[in-house]
Amino acid sequence: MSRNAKPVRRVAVLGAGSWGTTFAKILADGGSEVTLWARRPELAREITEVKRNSDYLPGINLPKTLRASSSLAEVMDGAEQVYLSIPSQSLRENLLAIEPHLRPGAIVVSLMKGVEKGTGLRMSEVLAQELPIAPELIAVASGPNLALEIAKEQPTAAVVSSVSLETAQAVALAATNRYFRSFVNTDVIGTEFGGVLKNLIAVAIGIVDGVGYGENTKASIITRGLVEMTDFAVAHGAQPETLSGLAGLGDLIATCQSPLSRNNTAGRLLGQGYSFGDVISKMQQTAEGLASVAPVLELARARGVDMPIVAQVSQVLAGTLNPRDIAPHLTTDSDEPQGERNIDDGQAGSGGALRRSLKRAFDQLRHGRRGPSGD
Ligand SMILES: NC(=O)C1=CN([C@@H]2O[C@H](COP(=O)(O)OP(=O)(O)OC[C@H]3O[C@@H](n4cnc5c(N)ncnc54)[C@H](O)[C@@H]3O)[C@@H](O)[C@H]2O)C=CC1
Ligand SMILES: O=C(CO)COP(=O)(O)O
Repeated sequence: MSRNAKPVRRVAVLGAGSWGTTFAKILADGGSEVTLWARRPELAREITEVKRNSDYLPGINLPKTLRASSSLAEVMDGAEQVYLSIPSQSLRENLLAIEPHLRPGAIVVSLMKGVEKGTGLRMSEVLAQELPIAPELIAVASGPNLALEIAKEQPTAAVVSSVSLETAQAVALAATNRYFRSFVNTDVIGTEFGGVLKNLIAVAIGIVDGVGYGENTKASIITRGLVEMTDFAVAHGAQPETLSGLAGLGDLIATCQSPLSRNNTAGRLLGQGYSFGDVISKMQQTAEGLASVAPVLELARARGVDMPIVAQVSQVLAGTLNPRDIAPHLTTDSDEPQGERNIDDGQAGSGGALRRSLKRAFDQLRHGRRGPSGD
């Protein structure tokens, strides 16, 4: 379908923080009729009447067509697509209130980048458990998507994933406009875990920034971090190429580089010597990585995946590792030289998976086999 032929959809976005509000703008600027759910009536009024969300997106003018309400019933009335952008740890309790208002056949899209503490479930898995809908109606969106940059309409891409390609395409069509392009894939596991795991590496990068280390240390951690991300995700059933796409490497670069990242900011405070408790009280927005460290390490242990950088982040959070000691060379008890695994050798394991995936990506680029709609 051509972009000019886009049907106007009625969509709901739940969560009027920085990402929910920005995604509501993306959808409204893409031609959808959007209503945003804000918990606080005064924020809903500000968005509807003044077209501003001064707490989360200062200085940004929101689309004239965007409306907000603190009533879930009002926001979800007739919504064909429902986007969720609240802290991951609060999803399950919120779904109880959301479910009665869900229109039959509606697509539900997670914009969140966390795993649930206690269960280790991805957000799409929590949706599948709590909502009476088919897996084909669940999608996730992820990518290098720092909210404030997108709210300023800086050109950006993301990937929408669903086990149903048709669902992913319907969401990607709605979530594409002149400054935002959504690609599609069907690797929900890889797309979701990419977003979760890059947060943990961004905390590590923040820590070394806070300590005062430079670019070599950060590049080493980013590169080894991508190996850990790929190892973990592939062990859980992801396609390795997803981790070298927008939802993996793309988001890793954006989040590790930017002071706008809350995960990066939380790490920097830890590196400067603040305790975990101090960091929590200083953070005014959601830093998902802090809550995801423990469940990710539990999942890694269960699958026998080695995640030395994430383990070091966990130790810094617990106060048992001096931030100055976080480094890729501490990832082994032995001084014996090891194979880098990801590019240089052919050892088994998902380091090999990353190597194969990069080779495949290069081959595809060389032979021009990448279509415009695949990530
Ligand atoms: N901000 C960003 O650049 C991006 C954020 N994300 C993801 O989007 C999700 C939401 O993050 P942000 O909007 O950035 O967070 P935020 O901290 O800016 O906003 C969170 C929103 O959730 C609401 N909220 C807080 N506790 C709640 C609860 N118990 N029940 C219902 N609502 C609650 C808050 O009132 C606020 O509206 C996270 O999973 C994050 O990883 C994904 C891509 C980009
Ligand atoms: O997910 C994000 C960018 O893609 C936002 O990162 P932070 O949650 O660290 O701000």
